[in-house]
Amino acid sequence: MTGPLIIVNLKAYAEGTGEQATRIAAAAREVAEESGAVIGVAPAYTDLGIIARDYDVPVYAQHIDGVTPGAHTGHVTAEQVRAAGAFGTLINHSERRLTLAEIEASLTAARRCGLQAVICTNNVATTAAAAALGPEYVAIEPPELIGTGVSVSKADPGIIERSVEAVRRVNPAVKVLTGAGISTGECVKIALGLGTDGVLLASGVVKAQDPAAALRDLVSLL
Ligand SMILES: O=C(CO)COP(=O)(O)O
Repeated sequence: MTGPLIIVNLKAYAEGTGEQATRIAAAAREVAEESGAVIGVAPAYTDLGIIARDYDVPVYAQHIDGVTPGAHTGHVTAEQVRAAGAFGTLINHSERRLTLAEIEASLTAARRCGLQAVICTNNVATTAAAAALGPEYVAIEPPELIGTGVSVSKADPGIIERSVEAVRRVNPAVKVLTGAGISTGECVKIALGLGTDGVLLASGVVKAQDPAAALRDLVSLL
């Protein structure tokens, strides 16, 4: 994949299964085709297989456990999401936080299965630690801005700059995403201008009346 990456995290917003995820996946595919942007979706596990099967978009799990297949009730393995068609996985989202040892174990599992790993972080120090582990991406999301509609690009551009700097210092091969409150093309443009490789967002698309229009706005200034 080339160019900036936009990942839409569907979290657990849907009350049921299927409908919302397929609508957003269809919009992601449509806007990606029109614009040439790379737009991935991170659906709930219950929707992952159907999205991967029926929609030509990169699909990310929202989390994987750092275990190998076996007696682990209530866990989800890298092997399972890979087999269901996932392309990658988020690890350590602020709403699904892990210890450093667990992050490393989940990353090892992702690597074992060829899943692209996006380690989410909440500040510059954890961004540097995550970069040291060498995932494909780290995604810095200040937790206090998540879901607020207040964009990290405008409210806290400094954390993006410092995170990009930290990653370049620790492991320049790692790419950087940012997120929290991202909802417009302007937010995306600012984030890219500060040195990131894309954005991770949720409510700006998931809660939009027209997800395709929201996605078109996001890619409008690329
Ligand atoms: O947590 C996020 C994406 O993973 C950001 O959520 P919002 O885009 O709703 O602020």
